[in-house]
Amino acid sequence: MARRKIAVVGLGGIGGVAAACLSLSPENDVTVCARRQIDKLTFDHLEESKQIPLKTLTDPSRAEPVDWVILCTKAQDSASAAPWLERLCTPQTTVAVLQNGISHEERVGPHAKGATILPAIVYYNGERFAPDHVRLRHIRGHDLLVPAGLPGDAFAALFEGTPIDVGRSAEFITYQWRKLLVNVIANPITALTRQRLGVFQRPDIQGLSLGVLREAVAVGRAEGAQLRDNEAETILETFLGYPPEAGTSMYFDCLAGRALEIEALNGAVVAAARRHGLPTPLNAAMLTLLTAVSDANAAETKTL
Ligand SMILES: NC(=O)C1=CN([C@@H]2O[C@H](COP(=O)(O)OP(=O)(O)OC[C@H]3O[C@@H](n4cnc5c(N)ncnc54)[C@H](OP(=O)(O)O)[C@@H]3O)[C@@H](O)[C@H]2O)C=CC1
Ligand SMILES: CC(C)(CO)C(=O)C(=O)O
Repeated sequence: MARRKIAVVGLGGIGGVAAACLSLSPENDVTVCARRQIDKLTFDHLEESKQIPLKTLTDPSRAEPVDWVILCTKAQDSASAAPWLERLCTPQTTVAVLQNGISHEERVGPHAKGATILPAIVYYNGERFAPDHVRLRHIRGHDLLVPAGLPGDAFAALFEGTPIDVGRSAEFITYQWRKLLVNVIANPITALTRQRLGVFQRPDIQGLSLGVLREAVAVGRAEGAQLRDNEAETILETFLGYPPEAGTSMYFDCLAGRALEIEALNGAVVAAARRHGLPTPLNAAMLTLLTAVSDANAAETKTL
C-alpha cells in the first residue's frame, strides 16, 4: 500500500509533536516545512526520549503535492504559509489546521487551492525547549478533536499507533467555543501578568476571569454553541485544575518578545459580538492591551 504523504508546516511546540508522532507510523511519509533545516528531532513523552529523523524542506519551491497538510503555525502566521500551501495543495489534499481559535476555514481556505480544510482543536501541550527538541504532555481527554465525518476519520487514522489520541465530535462548534473560553482567560492573563497558571489562584483574577468568560459565553451561544447556563463557572473550575506551573503559548510568546495570537482569541469574541450586537468590554480591553504589546514586539523584531 502507498504510504500517506504528509507535510507538517510549522515546527514549533504543536508541529514538532505532530511531526514526531506521525513519523512513528510506518504508513506515513512525513515531510516538515520549516524556516530552518532540522534533520533530527528529540521527542520527549512521559519518561522516554526518542530521536526522530526528519525530512525537512525550507524552500517552498521544492515542495510537491501531498495527501495531507498539518498546518501548525500560529493563527496570525497562516497567510505567511501561503507559499507552502500553494505547492503542497491540490483539491484532493486535506489541510488539518491545528490552531487555537475559530474560523479556521476562513483563515486558511483562501490559500489552499480548493483543498478540504479540517479544523482541529488542540488539547495537548507541546513545549519546544529548542528548535530540535519538543515535549508532549497530555492534558485530559483527547489530544486532538476534529468534526465527525469522513475527513475526521481519515485524520484520526494518521495517528493510529502513536501517542496522540484523536477524538471526533458532531458537536464540534460547542467544543471549539469551550476551548476558546479557556484561551480568552488563560492566554491574555498569563501574558499580561507575566505569570504562569498559578496566577489564577488569586480571587481577584478569578473575578476578572468570570467577567471575561460570561461575555464570551453569550457570544458563543449567539454563534450556535450549546453552552450551559453555568458554563463560565464550570470552565473556570475545570481550568483551576490545570497544573499551576504550566505556561500558555501567549505567555511564552510574550516572554520571547514575539507577536501574539490575540486577534484569533479575544479578537474573535469581540468580532462575533459585534455581528450579534452584544457588549464585550472586558474582552475588548484584553484585545486592546495585548494588541499594543504584540505590535511593540513585532516592531522590535523588525528592527533587530
Ligand atoms: N503549544 C501549545 O501547547 C498549544 C498551542 N496551541 C495552538 O497551536 C498553534 C501552534 O502553536 P505552537 O506550536 O505553540 O506555536 P509555536 O510558535 O511554537 O510554533 C509555530 C511555528 O510555526 C513556524 N512558522 C511560522 N510561520 C511559518 C511559515 N510561514 N513557514 C514555516 N513555518 C512557519 C514558526 O517558525 P519559527 O520557529 O521560525 O518562528 C514556529 O516554529 C497555535 O494556534 C497555538 O495557539 C493550542 C494548544 C496548546
Ligand atoms: C490550554 C492552553 C492555555 C494551554 O496549553 C493553550 O491552549 C495555550 O497555551 O494556548
